Amino acid sequence: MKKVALIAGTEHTRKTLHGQLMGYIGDFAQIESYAIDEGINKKIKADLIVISTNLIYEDAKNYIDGECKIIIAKRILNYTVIERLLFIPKGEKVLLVNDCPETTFECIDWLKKLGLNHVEYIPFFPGCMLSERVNYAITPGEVEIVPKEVKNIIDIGPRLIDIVTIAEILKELNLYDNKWEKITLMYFDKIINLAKNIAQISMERTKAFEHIKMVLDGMKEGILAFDGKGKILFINENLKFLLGKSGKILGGNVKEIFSNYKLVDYLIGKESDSSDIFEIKGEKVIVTKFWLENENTFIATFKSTKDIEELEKQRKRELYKKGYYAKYTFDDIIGESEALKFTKEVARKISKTDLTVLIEGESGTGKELFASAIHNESERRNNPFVAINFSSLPESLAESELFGYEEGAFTGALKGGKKGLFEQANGGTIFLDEIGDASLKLQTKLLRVLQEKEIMRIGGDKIIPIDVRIIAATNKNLRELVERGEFREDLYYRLKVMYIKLPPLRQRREDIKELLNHFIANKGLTLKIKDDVLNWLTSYNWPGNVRELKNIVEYMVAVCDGKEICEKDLPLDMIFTGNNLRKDLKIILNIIEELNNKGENASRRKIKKICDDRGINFTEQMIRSRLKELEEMGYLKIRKGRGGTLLIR
Ligand SMILES: Nc1ncnc2c1ncn2[C@@H]1O[C@H](COP(=O)(O)OP(=O)(O)OP(=O)(O)O)[C@@H](O)[C@H]1O
Repeated sequence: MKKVALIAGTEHTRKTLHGQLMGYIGDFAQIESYAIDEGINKKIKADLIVISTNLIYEDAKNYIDGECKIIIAKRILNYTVIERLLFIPKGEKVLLVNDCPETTFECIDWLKKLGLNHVEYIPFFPGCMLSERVNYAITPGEVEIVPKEVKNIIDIGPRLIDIVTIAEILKELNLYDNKWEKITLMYFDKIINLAKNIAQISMERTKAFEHIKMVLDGMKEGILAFDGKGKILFINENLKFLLGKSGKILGGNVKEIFSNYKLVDYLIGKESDSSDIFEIKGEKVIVTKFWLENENTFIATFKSTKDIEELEKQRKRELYKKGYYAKYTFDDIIGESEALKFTKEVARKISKTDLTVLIEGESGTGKELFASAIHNESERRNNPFVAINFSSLPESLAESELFGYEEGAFTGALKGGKKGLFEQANGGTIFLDEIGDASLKLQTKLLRVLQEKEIMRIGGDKIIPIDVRIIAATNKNLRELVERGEFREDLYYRLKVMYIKLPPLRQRREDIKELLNHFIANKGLTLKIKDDVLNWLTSYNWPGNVRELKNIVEYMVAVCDGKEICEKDLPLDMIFTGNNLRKDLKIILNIIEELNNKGENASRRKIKKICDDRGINFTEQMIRSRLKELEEMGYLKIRKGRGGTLLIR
């Protein structure tokens, strides 16, 4: 038996090629093999020496004894692994990892020569740095060098000795005539199997393509794909219908199917990722175009504006159902005072930006009204407006409300998890009302959202990017809260990018009359307000601002039984706290109320005693004259005898 010695560079290659040679000539020749990187400590003598690659030829010569016949093997990629490479998505960036630059570039060359150029190869060898995210790596056995971040590693193993070298070996061993046929059959059998598999894949792809075509044909939009020269590669049924075209369109040019030359210019123009409106057969259509660089293809979608309006309406209906809409616009903000007009003007300007806003103002001054108007005037108006009030929400709930949770995040968590308000508000505005009441823990989380523009659900590990404008409001002095360490300073400045301070009603008394008439008219009534009542209401301090005014209108309208609101229609508690009643009269009224509430008569004597007890210096005469005054004003009724005084409202 003739002796064949194989010399390979690495142990890995030695083992693979040894196995391959055994398969072909193991029955007719004695095969021994050596790997240089394992060390060779003897002179090799054989009838034939096969060296695995010319890269190690010089090295290998040192171990060869005398004048042996040497063949330097030509090697080829193992065909059986090609199949796996075909499954890498088209255009994907792929690391080609090998032990040195030469072998790496050589390997890329073979793969390209084999027609595997549907991916973009990035050479990688020891000393290289990975500077971008890559999902696939191909390596001929150098798995340890592949960077850890790469998820899919395809080890194509060492290249095998190609059929031409096998023929040379057979000739050297005088086995060619007998064995060649059998060996080529073995070799081609593998290739035929590969071809079969590729045919199978391509059949599946055709099926998948037909399926996708059915989906695209069923879509409401028109879809067109064409190359840089305008040659049509795909058109769906809907677009054919819109154009009134049938028959063969594929392979034609966009110029032939559209009569609107502006549209043709737009389609074949270089601009990508853009939208415009064109008229097709009398119908307004929004055309959106984008460029698929790797495919050298433009995709254009055609959507009728009627469909878009319908879609918008449907979207709005859904937002209304969920309550995620803004009720007010700037027209709903009543008042012509300079202070309010100025604030409205600033707010209008702010609504044209997409910046975070902080609205400060006492309770009832219209903070939610302004937030709502800003949203409705902004670019986000057709998207959700979601409000959350921190004063009425326990901390534990606030977090899950805002960020949502994954299934099983805590006991009681809903199956399938739940979207939080930030996710619900995506594309729109979130209104964080009474932000001063948010806990420090929540403040930290909100700060992260403002900084990173992303959230993570409770119990989740996925980062969800969000596109939400934030409007925060407070009736507290946030600056003071910051100084007391109750509010994060960094969050304060992140929120106060834009700032609106709403003036309290007492600082814009000019608005009171208009507001009163507005709220009365809103009830569908035409009641007048008596001058003295209007004076009284105008001089009142309005601690509850417009909300209080609105409530008082409700009250007055309900109790008024004439055509005019008069003093008796004012709520009593308001009069007590009102500032138009003289202080001495207020004291007397308060005492009468206390006595009446206890079921006691409010006689002058009793009133005098209480005054004395409280160190109020009223004589009986003084009390009598004030009671008379109050009776004339309609506050009370003085009864004769022991009946005492009774409050009548
Ligand atoms: N300028 C205004 N014109 C018309 N209505 C107003 C005006 N200001 C406030 N309102 C009405 O007053 C009520 C209270 O307003 P809103 O809820 O916006 O106040 P707020 O400042 O957010 O109050 P809070 O701090 O208590 O939450 C609402 O019914 C609102 O419609």
